[in-house]
Amino acid sequence: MNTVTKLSVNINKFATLRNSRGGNNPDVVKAAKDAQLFGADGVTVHPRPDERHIRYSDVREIKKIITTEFNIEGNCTEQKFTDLVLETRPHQVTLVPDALDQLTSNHGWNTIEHKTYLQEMISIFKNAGIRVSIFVDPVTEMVEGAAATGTDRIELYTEAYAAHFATDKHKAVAPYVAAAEKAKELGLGLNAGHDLDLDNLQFFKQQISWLDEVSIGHAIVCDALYLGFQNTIQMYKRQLL
Ligand SMILES: CC(=O)[C@@H](O)[C@H](O)COP(=O)(O)O
Ligand SMILES: NCC(=O)COP(=O)(O)O
Repeated sequence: MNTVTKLSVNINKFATLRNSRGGNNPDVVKAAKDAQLFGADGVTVHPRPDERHIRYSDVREIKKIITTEFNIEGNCTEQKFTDLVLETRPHQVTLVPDALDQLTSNHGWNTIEHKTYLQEMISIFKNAGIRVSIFVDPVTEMVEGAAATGTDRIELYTEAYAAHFATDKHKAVAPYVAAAEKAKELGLGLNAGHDLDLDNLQFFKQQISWLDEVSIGHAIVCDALYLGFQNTIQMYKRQLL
């Protein structure tokens, strides 16, 4: 089975650059429009409570121009985040267990310990017609735990894969293949993200052909500085064929 894997472009880094100077350059709404125009299958944002990247007001503006798939990531333990998601009703919410002041996401949910909490939150979003994905490490017990929460999908946290890719890509991907097989067996949809790039993306997709979606931000924005945003998006899309 070779699933068409969607590329959702995370535009948080556009906001980080904008926020470094005040003003509205680069314009994150334009970035979302252009990402779609240039071939992205979706747009991802990850508002954090301190709004140091994407702001809550950005999310409301971006929602208005979405023509593809809108994915909002964040921690639902923050009431402000849950309210924003229920107000803006994206196609997908990805629940990520980030601490308040975390530099970037660095772990998935303990789906066994937080099963009851996740069940409650997931049903709130699903009742509002929003698909739910939860961020998990590539550990089969955590995938089994995820299935018990009622989530539609999981997003595999790919930092460890990316970090070890250059040393031994087969060893690096092995736990992800096992986790992805477990997800497939349990009927869960499958997303992946964090530190995926032009070096490591194609191999990941080749090993896990049934991947539904990847969300990529940091590397796309870095590559776009040299290659241009349109060209970069097309290059990433080709890795997923
Ligand atoms: C869940 C995940 O891995 C990404 O959303 C990551 O947190 C990127 O967000 P930043 O670019 O704001 O670090
Ligand atoms: N969910 C992962 C994401 O949105 C982007 O992560 P990164 O490519 O910025 O590391």
